[in-house]
Amino acid sequence: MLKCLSVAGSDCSGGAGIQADLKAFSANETFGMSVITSVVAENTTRVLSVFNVPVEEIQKQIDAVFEDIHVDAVKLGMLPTAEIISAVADKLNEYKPSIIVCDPVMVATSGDALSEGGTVSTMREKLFPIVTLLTPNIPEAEAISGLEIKNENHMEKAARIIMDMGVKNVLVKGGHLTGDAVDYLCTPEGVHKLACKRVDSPNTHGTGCTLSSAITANLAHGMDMLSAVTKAKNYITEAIEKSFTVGKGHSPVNHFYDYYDLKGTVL
Ligand SMILES: Nc1ncnc2c1ncn2[C@@H]1O[C@H](COP(=O)(O)OP(=O)(O)O)[C@@H](O)[C@H]1O
Ligand SMILES: Cc1ncc(COP(=O)(O)O)c(N)n1
Repeated sequence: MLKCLSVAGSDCSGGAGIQADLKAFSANETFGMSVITSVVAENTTRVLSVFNVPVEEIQKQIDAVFEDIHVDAVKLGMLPTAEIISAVADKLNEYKPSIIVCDPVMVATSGDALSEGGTVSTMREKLFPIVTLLTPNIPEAEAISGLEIKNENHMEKAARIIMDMGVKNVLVKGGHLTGDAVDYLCTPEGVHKLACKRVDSPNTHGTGCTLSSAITANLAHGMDMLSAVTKAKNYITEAIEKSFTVGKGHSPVNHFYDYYDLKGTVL
């Protein structure tokens, strides 16, 4: 069994963060493990509070996993402060996992901040040189590239700017635009446009977490970058399409759509 580790925040309502990552790892046939960076009191409508785990406890969780278990791939989610980003990067440099997918989480679907301001420069300095793939959404790609993104041309341009910052592969996700759900993948081989139909649904809580974890699992399985992202994009589209209502706001996606129908009933 391939093993994937998520280093991310906890979403008590189960739709995003560590909880989404573990479900996506399982659904994509890998064994999931978690290092919790922050305990977020959140639900489908809002973030009530953010309680960051002390850096030493994050470091100890990473040590606990790596000293005992071979990790095939790592996914990075919410790294809320420059200090946490730096500490996690140092540990990754120590243990050198061969695959690192980084979702540079800044804001929740509800619009609430999940990261202190001013973390982009630390991310750029410490994480960009070591990550295999960076998966910013539109506001994150704007913050990183400094470019305002209003359309697909801007997405592609932002992806190229971020590649020039030394990231090996970049996926700029277009969930926040209108029209088809279009993402741009930039690899050393070139730029790939990945388009799926936009599902008319409010149930998008945890889409970014789920997509990046599915990609991580696919890369752990040995897929090349384009195949791993394409398969994960199809997975997230179907998981949104087959989502069921969990709360009063943006419900989560259906990670296990082979097992639960649109009402959440076991098939
Ligand atoms: N309504 C939707 N229908 C289909 N795909 C979507 C929809 N909303 C987002 N996506 C896709 O979900 C993935 C996550 O994107 P996005 O929502 O932009 O990330 P984040 O959750 O980090 O804000 C992307 O592949 C995006 O194209
Ligand atoms: C703990 C935590 N991490 C990340 C997200 C972002 O979720 P999304 O995938 O919807 O951008 C979240 N809402 N909570």
